[in-house]
Amino acid sequence: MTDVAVIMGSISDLSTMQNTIDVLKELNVKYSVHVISAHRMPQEMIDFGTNAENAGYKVIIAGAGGAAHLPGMVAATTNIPVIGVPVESHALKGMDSLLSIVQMPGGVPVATMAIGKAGATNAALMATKICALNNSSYLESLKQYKETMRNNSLESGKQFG
Ligand SMILES: Nc1c(C(=O)O)ncn1[C@@H]1O[C@H](COP(=O)(O)O)[C@@H](O)[C@H]1O
Repeated sequence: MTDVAVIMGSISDLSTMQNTIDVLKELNVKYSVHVISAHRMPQEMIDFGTNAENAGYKVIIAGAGGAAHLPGMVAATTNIPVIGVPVESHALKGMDSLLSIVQMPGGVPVATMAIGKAGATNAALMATKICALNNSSYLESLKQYKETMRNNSLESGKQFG
């Protein structure tokens, strides 16, 4: 059983979504990765969303760029929380992705992260925080992550005396 499903609209999103995967790995979260497109494979997208609960996922992280309908459309098919990652597009620098994901109609929420790699990182942390509500080892991983981040920040300033 995996707790977090990471989905992306295209394999070209992987350079962004790899940040999500890396953090989930670092936190020892059970995850799986899938390429699913609402536009290019609508039936598979609906099947994935409607089966997500049975598959045991607690959270879905969905990354997409441009006309980024994937997070919202998956959210429409499931009650599992969906975290959206706006992938930075070439044409509009991810503003298109951000607005497509964040401007959901009332009734169908998608928790939208920042554009690009920071958003992908935060999606993994947010998903882990949700799972950690019922998982003490994930909570421990999150505490460790915070401590490491703090130490790295402290260390980085030391060169200035
Ligand atoms: N936004 C979506 C969806 C969707 O929302 O269903 N499917 C693919 N895409 C996006 O199209 C961009 C270009 O994809 P290609 O590089 O494959 O042409 C990607 O950022 C992907 O997320």
